[in-house]
Amino acid sequence: MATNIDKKHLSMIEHSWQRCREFGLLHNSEPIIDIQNGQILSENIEQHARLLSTTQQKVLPFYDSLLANSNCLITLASPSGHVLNNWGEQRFFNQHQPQVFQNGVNWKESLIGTNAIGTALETGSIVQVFHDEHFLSSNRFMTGSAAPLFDAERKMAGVLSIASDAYIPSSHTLGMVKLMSQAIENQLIVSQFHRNHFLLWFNTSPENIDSQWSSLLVFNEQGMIVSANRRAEIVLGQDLALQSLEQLFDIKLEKLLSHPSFTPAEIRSKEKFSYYAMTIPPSIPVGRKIDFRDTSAAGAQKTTTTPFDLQKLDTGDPQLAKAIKQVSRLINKDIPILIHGETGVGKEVFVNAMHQSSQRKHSPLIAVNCAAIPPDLVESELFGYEKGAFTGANQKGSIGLIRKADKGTLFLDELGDMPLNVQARLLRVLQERTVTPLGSTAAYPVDFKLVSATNRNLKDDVQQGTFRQDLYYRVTGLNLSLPSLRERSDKEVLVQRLLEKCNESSQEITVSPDVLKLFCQHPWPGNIRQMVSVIQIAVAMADGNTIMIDDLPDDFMHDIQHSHADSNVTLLSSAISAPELDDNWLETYEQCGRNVSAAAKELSISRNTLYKRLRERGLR
Ligand SMILES: Nc1ncnc2c1ncn2[C@@H]1O[C@H](COP(=O)(O)OP(=O)(O)OP(=O)(O)O)[C@@H](O)[C@H]1O
Repeated sequence: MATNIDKKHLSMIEHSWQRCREFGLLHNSEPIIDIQNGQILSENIEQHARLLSTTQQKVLPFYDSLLANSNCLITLASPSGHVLNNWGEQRFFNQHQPQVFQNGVNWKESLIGTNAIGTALETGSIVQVFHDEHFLSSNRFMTGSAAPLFDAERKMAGVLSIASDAYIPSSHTLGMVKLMSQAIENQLIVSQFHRNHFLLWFNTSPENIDSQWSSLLVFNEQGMIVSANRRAEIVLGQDLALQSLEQLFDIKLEKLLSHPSFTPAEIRSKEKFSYYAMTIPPSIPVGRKIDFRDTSAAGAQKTTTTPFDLQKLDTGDPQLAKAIKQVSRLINKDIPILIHGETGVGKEVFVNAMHQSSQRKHSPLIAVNCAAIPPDLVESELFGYEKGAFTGANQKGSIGLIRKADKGTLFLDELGDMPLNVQARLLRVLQERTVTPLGSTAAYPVDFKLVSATNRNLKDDVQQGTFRQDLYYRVTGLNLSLPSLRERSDKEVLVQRLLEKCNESSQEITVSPDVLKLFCQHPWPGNIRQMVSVIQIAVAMADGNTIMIDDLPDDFMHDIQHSHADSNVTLLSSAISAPELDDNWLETYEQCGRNVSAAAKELSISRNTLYKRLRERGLR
C-alpha cells in the first residue's frame, strides 16, 4: 500500500511531467542546451561567489569520505537553474551527454524535463527523481536528489544536487543532499553574522550540539534574534524574526552570556522543553567603548542626549541628524510617528534603532509589511482570531501581530497599502486601545508605540479616497522624512561604515579616490540598499585592499554611464576606461589558452580589466 510520502512523491512527479508536456517536450526529445558562456557565466559565478566558496571550502571537504565511493556528481546551480560548478565523478562528463553537465548549462524543467535541480527549483522543496521518473529518456541513466538552498534572509540562494548513475540505495543521495544543504545554509548564516553577532547553537544533548541538525539562532547584544536556521524555527515552532531570546527561553540574557562560550549549558524553552545550548561570541567584540564624558557610568540620569543606537546612525547629514533629534525627544512618549522616505533609505533600520533606544526595548518590536501580506489575510494576521474562526484557520487560534507588540513597538511598514476595511479596524484599535480577534467578542487591552512608514504620499491617497483621513491623523503625531541617499551630505562616512559592515576579512579595506568620487556623484535610485549591494560585490571582487573602478559591478557602471550621459563629467570618462595595456596583451591571452585568470595574472591586471578589454574587442 502506498504511504503518504509515496503519494506525495508520485504527485510531485506527475505534476512535473504535466508541466513538461505543457512546455512541448516529448520523452524522446533531446535536452535543450541553453548555456551561459564567457562573461555572462563569469558574472553568474561571481554573483554567487559566497555560495560557491562556502560549498567548496567549508562543506565539501567534510564529506569527502562519504562521497569517495559513491559514483556521484555533485552540482551547484544558481536560482536561475544555471550550473555554477560540478564536483565528483568524471564519468558523467565522459559517458553521458558531456554537454549537459558543463558549467553554465540551465537545468530548468522547460529545457531538460523533470530532473532534480529543475524540479527542486520549480517546487521550492527537496526532491528525488529516480531513473525512469526523468521526463526525457536520455536522462534516465541517473537518480538525482536536490535541495533548494536558502540564505540568511530566507531568499533562495541556489540548488544543490547529487546525481548517481549507479544503483546505490536511493536514500543515500537523498540523505547526503539533506545533510549538505543544511550544512551550507548554516555556513551561509555563520559567515554573514559571526563577525558582529552572537551565535547560539542548541540541541537535545551536549553530544549532538555540533551536528548540522542543531538549531542555530543569531542574536545581537540586546538579545534580539536577527537570523535563525530552519531547524530552529521548526523546533521552536514559530516565526523568530524580531523575537528576543528571553521571549523564547527561561533565561536572562546576562546569565546566558556569563556562561563560558563554546560550553554547553542546559536551558529551557518557554514551553519547558529542555535543551543544551552553546553560545559563540562575535569574532569582533561588540560593545560600547567607555567614554569618560559619559556621566551615566557614574549613575547620573541623562535625559537630553540622543540614545546610543540612534546616534550610531548619525553620520553627519543635517536632515538625518534633525530626524534623529526629533525622534529622540518623543521616543518614550505616546505619540505616533510616521516616517516618509524612498525605498531603501533605511526606514526599517531607523525604526529598529529607535526601538532599541527606547524604554520599550525589552519588549518586542513587531514589524508588519502591509504590502507583503495577502489582502485576505491582513485582518487575521493583525488582529488574530479565535479557534475555528474561519476555514483554514489554525485550530489553536492566533493572538495576532498587534497583541504580540504589547508593551513594545508596532511598526506598520508600507502603511499606504493597507486595505480600507482593515484601516477601519485599525482605527478602532488605536482609538480604544483594545483588540478584538476575528470570531471573538472579547476585547484585549494593548499598549504599544506606533510607528508607521510609507514611500507614498499619504495625503494624496486621502484625497483619492484610498486612505482614511481619520486614520491619517491618528498615525501622524510626528511626520518625519528620511533623506534619499543622493541628498545626503555624508556619503563618504556612510561608505566607510558600509565597508566595515560588508568586509569579512580582518584587513581594513578602502575605496580609491576615483570610486569615492563616483559614489558621491551617483544618484543612487535604490538608496542605501543599492549602495550596500554595490559595496558587497566590490569587496568580493577586489584583488587587494583597495576597491578600484574595475571592481564595481557592470550594471552599476552601466547606470553611471547613463545617468551621466548628458553631463560633462570628465572624471567618469577617465575613471571608467580600463588601464592602458601594452600591445602584446592579446598574445599573452592566447598563450594562456584564453584562460582569463591566468592571463590577468601574467599581465598583472585584474580579471575585470581583462574582461573589459576583451569585450571592447568583441572577444567576449
Ligand atoms: N545606516 C545604515 N547603515 C548600514 N546599512 C543600512 C543603513 N540604513 C539602511 N541600511 C541597509 O540598507 C538596506 C535597506 O534598509 P531598510 O530596509 O531599512 O530600508 P527601507 O527604507 O525600509 O526600504 P523599503 O521602503 O524598501 O522597505 C538594508 O540592507 C539595510 O541593512
